[in-house]
Amino acid sequence: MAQIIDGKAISLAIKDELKEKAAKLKAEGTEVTLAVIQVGNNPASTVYVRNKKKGCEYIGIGSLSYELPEETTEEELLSLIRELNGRKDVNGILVQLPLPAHIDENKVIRTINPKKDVDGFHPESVGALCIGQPGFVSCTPAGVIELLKRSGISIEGKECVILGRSNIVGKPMALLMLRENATVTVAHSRTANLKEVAKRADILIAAIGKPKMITREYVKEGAVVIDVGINRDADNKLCGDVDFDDVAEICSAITPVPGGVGPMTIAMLLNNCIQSVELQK
Ligand SMILES: Nc1nc(=O)c2c([nH]1)NC[C@@H]1CN(c3ccc(C(=O)N[C@@H](CCC(=O)O)C(=O)O)cc3)C=[N+]21
Repeated sequence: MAQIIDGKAISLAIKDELKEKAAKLKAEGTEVTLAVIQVGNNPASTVYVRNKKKGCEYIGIGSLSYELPEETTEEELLSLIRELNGRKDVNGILVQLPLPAHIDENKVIRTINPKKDVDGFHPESVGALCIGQPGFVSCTPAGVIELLKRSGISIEGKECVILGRSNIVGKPMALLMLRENATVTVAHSRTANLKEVAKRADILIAAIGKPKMITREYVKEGAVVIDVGINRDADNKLCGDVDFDDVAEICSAITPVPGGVGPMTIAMLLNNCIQSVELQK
């Protein structure tokens, strides 16, 4: 049976470390504050935003929340971001995605001051990651790296296959794996012979958004399988992109959903908030 990587426990250990860092900063007179903006009331977003605020409370940093109505105009949102960009008492700005269709996400992301871009979504943050310069790293891929390291799984020299090429997971995941000296393949919906490509992986990372699509036919025996998916199955239960029960029988280590990558995303967001103090000096 595979090792089950406990993202919940690992994220808790990280949050406890961050709690100490936050206390140290406070003792030096530095208060850290995250501003979270939600537009509309997508129920999933409401749950995530609540978890982010709870995380802030847990580690002892401040959070400001802005719950804007669905009809908020793009210009109203941009002007709130500009105001927060200029506030000395706000260190991080997070605009919960997805946004309503009448608002241009790219424009919103570009408006956030890169020094406050704790999501790591700004083109300047992504560019910095690409060329190895300091900046915020997208929380979910950063969480995957931290999960592997803290589970004693080495990355250097390994064949890593990433399934999915989104701007917030697949692409930054590839850059981070490269930074850790893995050999990286990014596969996607148009990849020919997807199963064969996936089977090359020592470390397989699924970020495709298709519930339980990854069965053992995609997995080499003994591989490490990281499931970034968050989907609902036919019974409306939370599930990943990986068919956990099927794959767990042949892989060496696997992350569950829930309790795997999800909690790490929040831990890395909080880490970015603490790191923002350094970047803003
Ligand atoms: N600007 C922005 N930044 C984000 O980081 C962002 C976003 N928008 N939009 C939505 C996605 C999704 N996301 C998750 C965070 C935590 C869990 C998480 O904690 N999941 C728990 C369970 C949560 C549950 O029960 O629903 C787990 O997997 O164990 C999941 C998903 C952040 N996102």
